[in-house]
Amino acid sequence: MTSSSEGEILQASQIIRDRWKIKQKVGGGGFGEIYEALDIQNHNERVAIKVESSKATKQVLKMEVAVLRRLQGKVHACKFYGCGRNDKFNYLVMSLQGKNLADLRRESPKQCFSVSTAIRLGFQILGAIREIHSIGFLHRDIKPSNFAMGRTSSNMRNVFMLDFGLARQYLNAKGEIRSPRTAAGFRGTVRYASVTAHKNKEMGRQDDLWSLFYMLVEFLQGSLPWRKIKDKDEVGRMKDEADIGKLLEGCPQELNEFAMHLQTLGYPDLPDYDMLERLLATVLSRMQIKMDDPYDWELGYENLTGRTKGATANGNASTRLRSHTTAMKDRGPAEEKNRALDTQAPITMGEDDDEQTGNCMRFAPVHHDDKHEKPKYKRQEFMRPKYGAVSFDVIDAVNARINAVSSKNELFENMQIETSVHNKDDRNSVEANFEVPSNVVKYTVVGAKNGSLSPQPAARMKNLAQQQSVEKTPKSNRSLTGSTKYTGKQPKSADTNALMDDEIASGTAGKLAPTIVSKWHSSFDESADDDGLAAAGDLPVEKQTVGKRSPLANDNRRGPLRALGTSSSSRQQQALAPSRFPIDSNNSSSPPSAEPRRTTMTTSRSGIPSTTQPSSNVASPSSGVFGSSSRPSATNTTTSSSIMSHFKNLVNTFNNLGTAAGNVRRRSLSRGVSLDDTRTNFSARSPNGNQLNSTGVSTPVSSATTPSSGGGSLGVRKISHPALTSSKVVTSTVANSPTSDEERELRRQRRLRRRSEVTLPQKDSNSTENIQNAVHKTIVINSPTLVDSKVFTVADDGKKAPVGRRKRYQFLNFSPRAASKS
Ligand SMILES: Nc1ncnc2c1ncn2[C@@H]1O[C@H](COP(=O)(O)OP(=O)(O)OP(=O)(O)O)[C@@H](O)[C@H]1O
Repeated sequence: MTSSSEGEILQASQIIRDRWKIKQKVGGGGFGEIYEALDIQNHNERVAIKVESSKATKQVLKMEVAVLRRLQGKVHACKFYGCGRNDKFNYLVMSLQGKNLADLRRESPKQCFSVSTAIRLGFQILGAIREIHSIGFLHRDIKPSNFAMGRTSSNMRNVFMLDFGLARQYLNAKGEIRSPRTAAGFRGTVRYASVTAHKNKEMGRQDDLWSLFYMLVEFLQGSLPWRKIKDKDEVGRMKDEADIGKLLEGCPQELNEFAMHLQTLGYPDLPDYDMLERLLATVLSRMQIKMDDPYDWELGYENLTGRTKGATANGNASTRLRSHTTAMKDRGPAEEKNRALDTQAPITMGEDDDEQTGNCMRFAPVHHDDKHEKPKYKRQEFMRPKYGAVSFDVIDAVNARINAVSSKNELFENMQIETSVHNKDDRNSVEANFEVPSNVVKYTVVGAKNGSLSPQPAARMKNLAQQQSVEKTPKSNRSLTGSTKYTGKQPKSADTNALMDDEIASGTAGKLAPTIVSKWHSSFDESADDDGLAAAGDLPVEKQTVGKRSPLANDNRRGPLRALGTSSSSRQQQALAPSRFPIDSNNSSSPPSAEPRRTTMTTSRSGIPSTTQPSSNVASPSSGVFGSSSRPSATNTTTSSSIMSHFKNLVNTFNNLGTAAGNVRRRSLSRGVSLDDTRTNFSARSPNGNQLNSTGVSTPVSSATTPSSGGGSLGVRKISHPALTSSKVVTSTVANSPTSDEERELRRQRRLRRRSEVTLPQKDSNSTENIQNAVHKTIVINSPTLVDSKVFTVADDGKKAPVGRRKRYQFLNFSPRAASKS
């Protein structure tokens, strides 16, 4: 254990998100630092916090979050408590475990475990590997220091798998094995990496098991023959040419079969986990080892000090001793000498991974002097997190959901959403308009340069906030990332981090997009599904059970509106703010020549009844905009965030409602929602309220028709009852609480100035004749280089014409390749 010191990301006593108080550093690897902390909101429960600097060019904690969340409920997974990020670091909070197996082995007088301990550990590790494989991921860095024993009396004999930074999905969204790449680059830790990894080939499930095999040999023998070899290729050669029989001298013979089975497996092959388990179980039964026998460390390793007297793996002490000699002929006397190599960081070479999953580059020290020094880790160009692609078809998906649900559910009987997407004549903008008829309250938010705000909206929002009922909902994993931008001049240089982020995220670095007003990422912890892991979200994985303190169920959840800073303490909002708007706090300049942007926001007086609320991501009045914010302030409105959260909320709502109705299949946002959705009935409608046919000819709006898949962009469903009895899908206006933290407040203000101006809420005067109190939402997204298809072009004379085919608007779709090019 090391204590915090300068240069470390966190310091003792530091409190994260008003909740986790740092105690001390307990680990650090190639990527992050691991701290023990106290959950001061939960009886000072001890937790582990893994942090990674936000300055790391490749950030992999997001992958860890994604995998850990999917592993929730599994026997060998830490509990996930939360995560987030700010301008300094990303963090993952999980249950605190005990010592890792590398440390436990080194504490052993002979740096090895008894057969009893080694095989039982192997049994558990095999189970852990099986678990991660079952959710469609490979670990790719199986090694002793990535497994820890539990810490509490109830789990101290359980092995926990750690560190998913190098994980990779091996299944696609259909649950099929992904095609192997011809060259994959090295992943893992040299000592335990499989020969496949050494050969830079695509790793499969068997490769994790090979690493387990090497671990077992090390556990039993005390070391591996290549433990001192620095050269990765040399180690690979040694492994390739290793005589397994010789390697396993003195070890249980069943391990030969274990290796033989692995040798039969190729990339796509399913390992016979049962058989491997049986082999290990056979060792235990043959040696009359019980699962609840004490582990070596529980005996103070006393069983090992006199191990020559005891039974050996195959019942022959002399063989056992010989095997040590054979396998460890270059083993030095000082056990600590192994330390550095044992925990060496995973390395990678020939990095060309274009996948988002765990393509971290970790470099092992090249020059070890085999002393006690810690390995030096060289951080390379770590990949930035991949933001999910956002489809503009989401807009239509919302309508689809409404239609689908409304046919089954009276809740939406009276609701209408009107959608339009078109490019402005400058082709720099895309507008999305929503109209929601109801008794909802409409807000009009108009972006402006100066960011001045009328006090009226704030007051109005406050009133509304007081009207909202408090509702708690389970959280959805869905997330949507989006950005809105000012039209106008392009920013110069690295004007803001936000800009940089968006450029990278959208894979358009080098081709400067218009100034970005803001970028909102739904939240670090919520975005796993969008983190290039969309396929995983649809994997036929085992049902995941989330612990009682899962963010799905507790206050840690970060729905978009929370991310907008409205649902919890202002501190929490602050912690998130830099994440959502990763703009250098020193940079307060507004985007140059930013032109006004119009956004009409909406909110609702009434919330969807709690029984029908599927997601905390839904913009509920309580958890959302007005909920806990006792002093909502329009000055804190982050328009673009609201817009995007609105999208997300809409879709989440309908996804979930649809699911609840047993009628609507959930679909991944990140994959976009197709206009082909047969559940959807759309009518195309011109801005004047007339319906558009497929050729764009305007006719009076009448009833639902088929969706427009080409240039059409207006979706209107005729409603019979204008009054919307319940709607929370339109509550996405943001009202952050003022905070006592002046600096953060100032930062927010600066951000705000760069974004939008909120004008006073006003009644919608543009309601259609069928719709009273309709709410008109307009979203302007400038993305000429990002939007590769247009729904409408608008000619100089103002006439709109449908053009092209509708495609995904990947305005935040991150391409690692593009990023690396950048
Ligand atoms: N939840 C936890 N509870 C207790 N200790 C932990 C926890 N997570 C990690 N650690 C400790 O921190 C060490 C490093 O953790 P981890 O492997 O996740 O970091 P890393 O930066 O990825 O390291 P490496 O690059 O060496 O794999 C672990 O070996 C373990 O000792």
